Amino acid sequence: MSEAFLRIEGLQKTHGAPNARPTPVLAGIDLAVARGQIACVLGPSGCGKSTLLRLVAGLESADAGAVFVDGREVRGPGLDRGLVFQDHALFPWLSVLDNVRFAVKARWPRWSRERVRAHCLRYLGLVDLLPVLDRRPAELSGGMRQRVGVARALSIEPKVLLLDEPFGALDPRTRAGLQDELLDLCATLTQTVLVVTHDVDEAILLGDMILFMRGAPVGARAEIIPVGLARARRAATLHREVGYAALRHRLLDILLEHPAVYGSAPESGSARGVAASGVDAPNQETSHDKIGRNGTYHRGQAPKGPQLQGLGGEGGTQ
Ligand SMILES: Nc1ncnc2c1ncn2[C@@H]1O[C@H](COP(=O)(O)OP(=O)(O)OP(=O)(O)O)[C@@H](O)[C@H]1O
Repeated sequence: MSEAFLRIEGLQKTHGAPNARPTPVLAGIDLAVARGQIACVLGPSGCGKSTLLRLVAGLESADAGAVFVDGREVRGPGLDRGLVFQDHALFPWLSVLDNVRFAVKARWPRWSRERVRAHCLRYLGLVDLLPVLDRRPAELSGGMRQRVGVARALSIEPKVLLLDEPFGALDPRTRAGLQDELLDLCATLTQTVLVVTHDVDEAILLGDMILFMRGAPVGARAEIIPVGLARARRAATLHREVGYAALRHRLLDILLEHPAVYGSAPESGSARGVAASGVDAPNQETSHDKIGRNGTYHRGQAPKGPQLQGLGGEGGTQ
């Protein structure tokens, strides 16, 4: 792999209010992502995926360890990282164009009106939103709102794009379309990306690598699993990729061994209490596949339905 563009070194974090018992969450996370690569963060509910993303975003500080973007240590929020979070952060009173314009003006305050507009149109065009420039978020479908969020995050030309369960609330067809669009955009822009997801298929589809966080026992190290499938994959044909089923089984097996950290343990032979793919499981074991433990195949519950959005704040890596 070429030199890491996003580097996470020994990241540790314990949550805790003054009068509450401390909650150790991250106990030494390491990750190296090259420029243009996509890393997905997967793991049972409560294992610390969003905490990791917030640390990379600079929205929280670590107890130990460090995050580097393009060689500079992250010390706070910055416009070198574009955020697309679960909850909507579009300004409801602004049009599609103005939501993106707001970000571009913050990023390049000296740009002329014309230059800002042209830049916004470029990114809104990349996500096919030119026909709805004047609409407000309430007048858009969920998928369109998420496209605005992606366009807004990308419009500031971040070094790293951070997505927290970006497509979880969408129907499978819209979700698949947006996943493919994201893959195309990242390839076009050589965009480095960190994606938190509950969805095994999404992790395999998008990721060059998967950071699997076990969550329990506390202090267990995260595992980095290379995806290793052909890069030009698409959501609709992922299940036909050689090696897909074996990797999916492996990930589901690990997930099923690691229940939600603060949820109930899974019952024997059941997927209850674990995060797993919300996409229908395929039934396509091939000669390449390894069947899961006991020869069984488990299907997880659909992930909770998040939404998306967000934009990096002021500041920067230092
Ligand atoms: N600000 C906070 N203060 C105290 N505890 C927190 C805080 N933020 C998160 N936690 C706890 O840290 C643990 C990890 O939370 P986090 O949201 O990072 O997990 P997650 O893997 O993203 O979960 P999910 O998949 O359910 O979204 C949880 O037990 C959570 O309750």
